[in-house]
Amino acid sequence: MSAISVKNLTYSHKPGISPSLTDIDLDLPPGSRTILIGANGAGKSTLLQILAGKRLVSAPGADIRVQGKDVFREYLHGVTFLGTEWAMNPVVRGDIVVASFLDSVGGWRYKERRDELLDILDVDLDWHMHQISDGERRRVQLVMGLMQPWDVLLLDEVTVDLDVLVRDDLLSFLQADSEKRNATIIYATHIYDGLNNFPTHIAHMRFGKMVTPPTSWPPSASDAHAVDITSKLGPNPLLYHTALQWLKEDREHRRELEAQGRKTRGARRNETVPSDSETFYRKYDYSH
Ligand SMILES: Nc1ncnc2c1ncn2[C@@H]1O[C@H](COP(=O)(O)OP(=O)(O)OP(=O)(O)O)[C@@H](O)[C@H]1O
Repeated sequence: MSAISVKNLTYSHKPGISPSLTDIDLDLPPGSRTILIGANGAGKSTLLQILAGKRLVSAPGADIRVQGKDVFREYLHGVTFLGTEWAMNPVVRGDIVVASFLDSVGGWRYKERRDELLDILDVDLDWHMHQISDGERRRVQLVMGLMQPWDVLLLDEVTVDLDVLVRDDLLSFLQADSEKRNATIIYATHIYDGLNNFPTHIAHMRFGKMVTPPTSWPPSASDAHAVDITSKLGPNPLLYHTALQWLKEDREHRRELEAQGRKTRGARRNETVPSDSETFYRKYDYSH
């Protein structure tokens, strides 16, 4: 059985707007660790939220299963989603001590993992949640979110405000945990440093499409998409260089679309600037 299986997924955040995900098909084996690579707005978070059952997909023909279960109709046991929105939640900014906070969310049930994570993430149990930095609050979130063993872990850019040492230790923990328990991870990130040995697969999203489906990492000669990577970057590419190559291809693709009439981004240097006194200041304001 696949750990994660997606068929025919097309999704719009609102009716009438263009889809954020189009024709996504995915099939990930248990124990795999996939890094999702894509520019801002490529659809990574939307996909992870759907896999976590946080967004309802109504498109006929779509079939989204995690651990064999339909994410919208069945209870997803053993699936953990950790995203960035948590840090905005007023509850985790209240005047509560970390030790009490972790107890209140059931930390005593998973003492061994909780204590291992407290060490790895270098968390002080006496911290007050309303008096700590964003990175410290993130570390508490990670202890809370990871202490219960998961079969599938969906991570949306949660290591962004960790210092590199803590991030490195955390990635080692996640990799060892996934290997030990044959647990599956999908991780969307823009930070590729230090990540080279982490994934078993990498995937590339562009404008809501999966342009390179999960592909073996390090690249394997038996995988056509991996061969495409090595033909461009040589036999042992770094993840960082692979991501850079894909993002450059994305930009080229976007420029081709813009040349064909797609709305452009960036500064509007070619616009006619009004020069009379009445409209002088408008040139500083793109909203006019
Ligand atoms: N709540 C929303 N309503 C309407 N459109 C949305 C909403 N959330 C995201 N989108 C659009 O969906 C597309 C995909 O967004 P998504 O957040 O999934 O991208 P992402 O790859 O995770 O980007 P990033 O790397 O910046 O986190 C974008 O075009 C975005 O503008």
